[in-house]
Amino acid sequence: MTAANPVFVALDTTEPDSATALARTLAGQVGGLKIGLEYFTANGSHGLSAIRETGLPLFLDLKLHDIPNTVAAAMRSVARLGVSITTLHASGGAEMIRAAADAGRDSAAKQGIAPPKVIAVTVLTSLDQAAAEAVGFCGSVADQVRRLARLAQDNGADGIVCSPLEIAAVRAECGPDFTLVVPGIRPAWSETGDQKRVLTPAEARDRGADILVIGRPITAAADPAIAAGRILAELGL
Ligand SMILES: O=c1ccn([C@@H]2O[C@H](COP(=O)(O)O)[C@@H](O)[C@H]2O)c(=O)[nH]1
Repeated sequence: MTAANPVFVALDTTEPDSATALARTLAGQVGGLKIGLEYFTANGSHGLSAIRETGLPLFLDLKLHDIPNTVAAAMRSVARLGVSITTLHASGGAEMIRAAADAGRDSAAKQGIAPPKVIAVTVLTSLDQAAAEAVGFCGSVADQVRRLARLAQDNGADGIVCSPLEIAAVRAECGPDFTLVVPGIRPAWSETGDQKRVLTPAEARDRGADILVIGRPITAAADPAIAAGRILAELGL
């Protein structure tokens, strides 16, 4: 699954007015909008209304991680919001992933709406090898990502989040139909910031990413529309 326009912009702000203004400015350029913890904890589901008016697919990136019963209950509520994509942490384990995926589909079916794609975060793109080992991950980051991707796929997730550096390993493990959502995207002209495992938009797309999650290179630019335009030009879009 590769979207015609794979760029989802991360609207990482607490301010509804800023998020809505950015969403409107970029609506003709990007393929979707990502709302994360920063925005959702400040504004709740009410904060989605104005952003939804752009008509773009919404990606609600809550990275759920708790016991299966709790995550399944949260996923039921997320599925009622009508978002296209949502996330949980693969390291929550097989039972948690399965419970959440089943709950999301069941809840959406009861509403008569499409379920969100359930996407499992593997190893955060802000972790390098040393930081991954410090939290107890074994072997190379690529091996850990591949292991968690297998666990996610075997337990009903629709795809995973990985960095651009692990795309080939996950494709080999999970095949062409598993959705790969890829942050850690940095154009050559942008700052890396806290991201550790990065490639450019074109490199990530060419390696097989389905969705490119891009935040600050666009949103922190002096002119976000110009920055988005540069990225689209690099992607040949
Ligand atoms: O491993 C992960 C999982 C999620 N993210 C999210 O993606 C964006 C990236 O924003 P940038 O400003 O382009 O760094 C952000 O919302 C993260 O929460 C991630 O970076 N890595």
